Amino acid sequence: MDALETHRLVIDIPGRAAGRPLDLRVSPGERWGVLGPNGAGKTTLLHTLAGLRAPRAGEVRLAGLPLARLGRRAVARRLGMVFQTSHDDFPATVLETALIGRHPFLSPWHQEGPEDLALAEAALARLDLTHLADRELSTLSGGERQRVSLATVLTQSPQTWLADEPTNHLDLHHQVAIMDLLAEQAAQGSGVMMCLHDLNLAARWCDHLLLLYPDGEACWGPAEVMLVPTVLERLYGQPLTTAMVDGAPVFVPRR
Ligand SMILES: Nc1ncnc2c1ncn2[C@@H]1O[C@H](COP(=O)(O)OP(=O)(O)OP(=O)(O)O)[C@@H](O)[C@H]1O
Repeated sequence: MDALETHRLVIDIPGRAAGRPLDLRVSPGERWGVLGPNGAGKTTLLHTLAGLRAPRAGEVRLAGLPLARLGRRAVARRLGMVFQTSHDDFPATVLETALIGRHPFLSPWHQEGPEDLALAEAALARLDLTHLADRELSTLSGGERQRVSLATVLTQSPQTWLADEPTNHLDLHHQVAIMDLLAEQAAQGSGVMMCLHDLNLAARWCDHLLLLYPDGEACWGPAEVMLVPTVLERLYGQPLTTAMVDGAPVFVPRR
């Protein structure tokens, strides 16, 4: 099983001090939440972890090897990324888009086969998208597009999931369904790291948290240690009221 590790990693945000280098290990089965205010560097971190952006310092390792040593194709077979904004400028249907998740596993010039199709169809069913399989992406609502992005990574079925605000655009029912899906992937042995703006989703579904501050400072650890109201208030510069509901803390912004 793959672990995603960073060694003295500094993400490259122009004009920002290095802050605290990140020494993280996202192990199989773990659900990490990345929290921080707008501009703190959450997306930059995820792109750096996926090898899409060079770090300023340090290194990212997957299954014990630096990303550069593994190569793009091997990384794509092991690591899936749910982007914050969908990159769907070319015309494609929902099913065709989900099938992109199989591309890292196909040899050059080979088309998808029945097994690939079955995986994509199962992912669409899991994301409540079967009825939209033949629809053009450009005709979908924001929440439907978000679910297509998740279905594409589910079709890819990576051992490491990076998800940038996976509940963006989703109604309450689908927010819970997506968090359950990510928890299920973790239970099956994937390592999951997701950026979230909703503290309450993080408190309920994440077992580890990384808090990123706009000056590059960071702290991380088990969720129960990190979910301290005064720490979260400092992170967001926002007073909070805290209550316990069903055994998990609930944070409400105070006016
Ligand atoms: N290519 C770039 N050149 C200059 N600044 C950049 C570049 N890319 C990102 N930044 C800046 O880096 C900072 C971190 O951006 P990032 O998107 O990682 O933040 P975030 O924590 O994901 O924010 P949000 O919660 O708003 O999605 C921002 O201030 C952003 O403007």
